[in-house]
Amino acid sequence: MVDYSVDRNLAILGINNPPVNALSFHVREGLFNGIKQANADRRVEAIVITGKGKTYCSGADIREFSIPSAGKGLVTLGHRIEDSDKPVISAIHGNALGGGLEIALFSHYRVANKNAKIGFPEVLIGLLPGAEGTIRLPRVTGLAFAMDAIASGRRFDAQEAHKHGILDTICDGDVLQEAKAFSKKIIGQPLDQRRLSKTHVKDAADVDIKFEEALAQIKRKYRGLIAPILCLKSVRNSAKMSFDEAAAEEMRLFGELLTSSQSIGLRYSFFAERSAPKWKLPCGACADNTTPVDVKTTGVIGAGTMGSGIAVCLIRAGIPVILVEKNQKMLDQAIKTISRILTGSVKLNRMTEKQREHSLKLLKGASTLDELAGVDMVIEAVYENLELKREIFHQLDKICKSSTLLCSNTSTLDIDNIASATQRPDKVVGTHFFAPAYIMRLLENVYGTKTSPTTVATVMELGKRIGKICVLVKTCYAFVANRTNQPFGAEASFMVEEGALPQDVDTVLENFGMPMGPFKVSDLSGIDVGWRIRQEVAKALGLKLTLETRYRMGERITTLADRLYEMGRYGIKTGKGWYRYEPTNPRKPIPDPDVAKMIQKHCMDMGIERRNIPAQEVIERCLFSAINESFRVLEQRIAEKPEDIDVIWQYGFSFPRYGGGPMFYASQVGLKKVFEKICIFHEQFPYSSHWVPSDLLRKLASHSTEIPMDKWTQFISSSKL
Ligand SMILES: CC(C)(COP(=O)(O)OP(=O)(O)OC[C@H]1O[C@@H](n2cnc3c(N)ncnc32)[C@H](O)[C@@H]1OP(=O)(O)O)[C@@H](O)C(=O)NCCC(=O)NCCSC(=O)C[C@@H](O)CCCCCCCCCCCCC(=O)O
Ligand SMILES: NC(=O)c1ccc[n+]([C@@H]2O[C@H](COP(=O)([O-])OP(=O)(O)OC[C@H]3O[C@@H](n4cnc5c(N)ncnc54)[C@H](O)[C@@H]3O)[C@@H](O)[C@H]2O)c1
Repeated sequence: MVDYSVDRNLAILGINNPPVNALSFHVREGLFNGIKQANADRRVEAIVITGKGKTYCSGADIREFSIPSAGKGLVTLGHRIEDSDKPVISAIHGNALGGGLEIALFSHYRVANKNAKIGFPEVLIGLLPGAEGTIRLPRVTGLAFAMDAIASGRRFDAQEAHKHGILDTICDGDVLQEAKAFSKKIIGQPLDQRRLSKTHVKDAADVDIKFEEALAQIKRKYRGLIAPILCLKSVRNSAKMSFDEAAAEEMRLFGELLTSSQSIGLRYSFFAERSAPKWKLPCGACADNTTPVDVKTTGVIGAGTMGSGIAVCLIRAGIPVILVEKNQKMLDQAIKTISRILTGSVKLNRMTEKQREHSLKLLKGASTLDELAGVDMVIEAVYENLELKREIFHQLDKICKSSTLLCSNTSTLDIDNIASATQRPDKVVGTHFFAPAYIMRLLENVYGTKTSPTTVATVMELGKRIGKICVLVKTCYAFVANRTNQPFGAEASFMVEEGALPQDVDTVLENFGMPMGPFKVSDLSGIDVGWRIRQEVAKALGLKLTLETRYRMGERITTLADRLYEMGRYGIKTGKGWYRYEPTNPRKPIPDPDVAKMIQKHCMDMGIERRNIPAQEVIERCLFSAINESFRVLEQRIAEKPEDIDVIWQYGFSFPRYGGGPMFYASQVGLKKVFEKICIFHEQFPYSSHWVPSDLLRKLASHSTEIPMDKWTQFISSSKL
């Protein structure tokens, strides 16, 4: 875990704990013993701590945080480093993050390669740098930088670290050689001023002003999060208390955060996000044993909302796109839109003007599918119409070279059905982007019965290349995202019918942590869009739609949204929807008494008695209905693991990261309680099939002890449902 070697007068302690040199128990032990050994070794005049592999050290081992007080040894190790009689130099060539940066700050000197990345990302997992990071950094950089760096968790480069005094020197080449050269200058120098615990915060006098400024900013930026606030408080302590008092208080705050539900949720999310790309198919093929094919050129069909957004994602990543659109006006419009989006990226410093120009050169408009003969992958994004998509896939199968992968951006339709229109069902797959595709990070890849592992590997790899978080799911109506979200939205609307107002439901869910309630989302995406989908479904089923009904095919429905449509209230685009919008501030939703009147009249006409709906009921009905559907998705193996569903909710619907996602939320509430409540709602609302309790949930809840989340999937395979 730590390689000890001596090179002339230097002891080299090389942290060797792949993949990221986390400070697990044996690393801490190795460093502690290494410092001791080097101090006892008469040949050694200075000690260099370095990292093997790509990383210097990525910080504490996050998995160890579930072991009580496991991190404590890091502070003891740090003190051993600082107290060393021989100078300790941290030689940083890659990431020095969290506890890794703390090790560097316990060291007397720090040298780095110019490509090193440095930071305190603890706040991103709901913690603070608890091994004296909040007390030491301000002593080096001053308060303003320390407050910003620690409370934001941002990574910064070696140049910035050098500018703020964190690094003593930076180099172009081999950092170990630099450390060796550097050691010659400092061997024999007194160490006391290099021990940060013996120094002071230089701008301590300004602490209250800086704290208040930073706090106001943090509260605006990270609404509802505790860790950024405690990070700031701990940095403030560094200037107001003695070193030892501030360090003791830091440890107390760290302990408070460690057991907070926010940190537990954020740590879960950290690993869930990393588990999502590790896909597996029922045949045994998986990410580790399948090689993707190289995608050099692509085609996108349909230059509407989604097609243009997908094209942006591809060209921005340097992948050429032929954008096929049957309507020349739409195509011209799309090319203008794409250019405008890229200009926006330049303004936000996300790309340079040169990169924008290069990206635009990769885009070519076309009007016929014939142009796609030679591309490696096609992503179809035409209207959500099965017959149209089947026809397009049938034609593509004839036009494209035999190796071309054919992908559909359908949000609901069966991939097997689309694939059956071709002679290459193994190369047909769903690539479900979310709107706006150039912003939303989720890519829900959907495999059909005949989709080959290579095809899956290729779309997962492409997603990663274009910066998406990819989750693989099996085909079914609406897949995982829209299928599990549907009951959430339906319950929100039912509660408005039963007594709440749209703004009441939105406020409760926003207080829960959703950035926007479902009615604001609906106004944003367009009430006409949902209306059109309902019309399509009705047409396909041969149904005649009416506003004066509460049931359709034995299912409870509400026609409130259709009434808004009839009133010409399509949402933000018409200045009126569930809310109203002033021309002076066209994106700010204002509750509208006209909507309240419409709802009341609707209820009167339909004989619905309105009542007060408590906040707890709003949360339970929206979330538990989504959770029940999620368990069904899991038991049908549509999703491979609960983490996949949670990642979908985080990146597709902005579920608060600290809340984990619906599955994690269920695990925290307790499956027994969730199941019991679902049974009660099922009795109360017998005409909503989303309340029929999932068999998997029933089984898990019937166990005398709570089954941990990582065992749920084992339970499915070992049980006969
Ligand atoms: C490092 C990265 C930037 C690398 O990114 P990359 O994309 O290359 O790779 P991946 O992200 O895919 O990661 C690869 C692999 O590694 C796993 N992993 C990464 N980092 C860690 C980690 N820190 N620990 C464990 N595992 C890690 C990752 O999960 C992948 O594996 P998998 O199997 O899932 O595929 C990037 O990974 C990254 O950003 N990592 C996180 C870096 C980070 O957050 N660092 C900070 C960690 S927290 C910390 O350091 C805390 C310290 O400040 C202080 C701790 C001690 C405090 C002591 C206080 C006393 C205790 C008081 C208790 C009081 C209560 C009481 O009284 O008892
Ligand atoms: N809009 C969303 O929020 C969203 C989100 C995820 C997925 N989707 C899915 O993406 C697909 C596209 O949705 P959209 O919102 O971008 O639709 P859209 O109406 O904005 O665009 C569809 C485009 O396809 C073009 N088109 C139709 N037939 C064509 C053909 N034969 N050849 C070439 N072009 C043709 C149309 O002219 C139109 O420009 C749908 O399957 C939809 O379900 C939409």
